[in-house]
Amino acid sequence: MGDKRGRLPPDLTTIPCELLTAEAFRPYGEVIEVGQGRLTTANMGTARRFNWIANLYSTRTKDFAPSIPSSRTPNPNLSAHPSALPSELLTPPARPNLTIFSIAPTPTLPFPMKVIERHKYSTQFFMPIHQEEGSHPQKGYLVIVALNDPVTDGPDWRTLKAFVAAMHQGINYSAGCWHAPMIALDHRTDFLMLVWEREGEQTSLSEDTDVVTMDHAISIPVASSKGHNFTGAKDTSKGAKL
Ligand SMILES: NC(=O)N[C@@H](O)C(=O)O
Repeated sequence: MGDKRGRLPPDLTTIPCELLTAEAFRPYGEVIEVGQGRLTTANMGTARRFNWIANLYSTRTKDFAPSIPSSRTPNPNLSAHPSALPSELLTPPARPNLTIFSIAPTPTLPFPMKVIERHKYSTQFFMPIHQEEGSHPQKGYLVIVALNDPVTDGPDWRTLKAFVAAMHQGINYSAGCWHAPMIALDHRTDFLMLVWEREGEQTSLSEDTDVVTMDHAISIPVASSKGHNFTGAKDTSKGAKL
């Protein structure tokens, strides 16, 4: 689809922002944090191991299979099965690209959201690994997501949601889930990022990125980090105890 303009409902000028929880994020993907997945022990009993937390997959691979066995298959609206893809998308197949994103803090709060993107054929995983000194650990980055509207094959603006993620939380966008480009809050923040991409003569890293530029900005109200709850939303998260 490439780049296109997104016509928003005229009255959609702001949305509430809430603290990220796995439950609230589930329609869009997974939250990676202690307490998610299936608990086992490891390291001779010295470690608690949380398994199968994120469904990692690309439909541009010959041996496509979601990483979480049986428990969750990708939403058919969000990712076409390889058998439905033109062969040129599978030759060469995409491969896992593990990268580091070092993101400068957004200069503007409330955040003026103007762009939303998706990776139709691959999940995209982000995990914060470092933030400059003095940051509030509960205020790491801003996550803004929307489901795909199968009728328009564009963002379903009725499902647009914004979250503040803490530094102990990672996220995994389902394939095709619309999301704002990653937004660091207050301080430069480094992330691990994993996505399936191709690199070569006939391909490019950004070939599986569709971008929608909105016809007006949506204001995302993230307050300063003076207090614990920066969003004015009730903190309903029951973070797992370490
Ligand atoms: N998701 C995000 O923040 N950006 C990436 O998709 C990218 O490669 O730009």
